[in-house]
Amino acid sequence: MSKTPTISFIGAGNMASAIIGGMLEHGYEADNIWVSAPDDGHLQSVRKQFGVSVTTDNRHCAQQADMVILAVKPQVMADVCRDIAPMVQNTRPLMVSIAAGLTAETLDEWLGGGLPVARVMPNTPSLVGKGAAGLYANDQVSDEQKTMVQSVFDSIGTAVWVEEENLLHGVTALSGCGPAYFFLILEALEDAAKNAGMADDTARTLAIQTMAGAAEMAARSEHDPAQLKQNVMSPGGVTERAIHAFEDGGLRDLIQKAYSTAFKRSEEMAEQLAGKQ
Ligand SMILES: NC(=O)C1=CN([C@@H]2O[C@H](COP(=O)(O)OP(=O)(O)OC[C@H]3O[C@@H](n4cnc5c(N)ncnc54)[C@H](O)[C@@H]3O)[C@@H](O)[C@H]2O)C=CC1
Ligand SMILES: O=C(O)[C@@H]1CCC=N1
Repeated sequence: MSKTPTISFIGAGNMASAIIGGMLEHGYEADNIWVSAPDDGHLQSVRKQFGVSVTTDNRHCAQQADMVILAVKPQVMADVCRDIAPMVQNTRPLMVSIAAGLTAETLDEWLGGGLPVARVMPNTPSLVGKGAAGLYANDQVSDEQKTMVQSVFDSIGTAVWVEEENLLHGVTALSGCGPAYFFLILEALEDAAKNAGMADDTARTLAIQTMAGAAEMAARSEHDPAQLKQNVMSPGGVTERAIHAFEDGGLRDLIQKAYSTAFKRSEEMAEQLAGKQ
């Protein structure tokens, strides 16, 4: 296999764009990337933005590939897989699904059976090389194929293998969905500062830099987040009041509840979609 494998994406939306954008920034070449989707804004946008090869024919797209990344919504996955099944049963590329919930077994069944299937739960910061992804592979995936998929997701952030497929529900609820949680906090913090009279652009700049700085510091520090938090809280000072307001308002319980809800939804989608014939 060539050093840079040919990688085909089926689906050209938010997550496919984030992965492709990150890959091109980190050593992969547009010449080795194919994308298929209905002829809509998404497909034209990836063609213009990234210069990759595009087609509206999923089978043609899959035929080019050493690795096919299935990047459509879970609800259309069955139709997409059944359509490309005859093709991929012939060419036997590594099939990689990034869909929430859907199990490798269900995907393999839709693809005609016996194929190497990996699952990845990525996230949108892949676009800027700061992705966090959980990876799982079925027994048909070779070591070489594992290296191939890991290389892609290492190139756009951090990739971690999970031993058991069920653990991907937790990855989904943490890092798959997680960017949205932090964007919500950014929105709310910005709003609070603006409500107190701060200019819009100042509020955004300071909120984003603070989140990025805190994340970078947590990543580099020998201390855990609890200690880093404590270091900001001067006794009797300002931060302490805000942290008490968060604790008294039940923020921890709320985060636990949000996480559990996401986790359950991922499990529920796996069950519902496995039953889709
Ligand atoms: N958005 C996110 O942050 C994350 C999404 N995912 C997973 O990624 C997958 C895609 O999600 P998004 O990119 O957010 O969705 P999206 O709606 O932005 O993109 C879906 C793409 O699929 C295309 N499509 C629809 N029907 C098709 C068909 N029959 N053949 C080929 N392409 C078709 C659409 O035109 C669109 O380009 C989902 O399965 C989701 O669970 C996983 C992790 C994070
Ligand atoms: O919301 C979703 O279903 C997908 C999975 C993780 C992030 N987005």
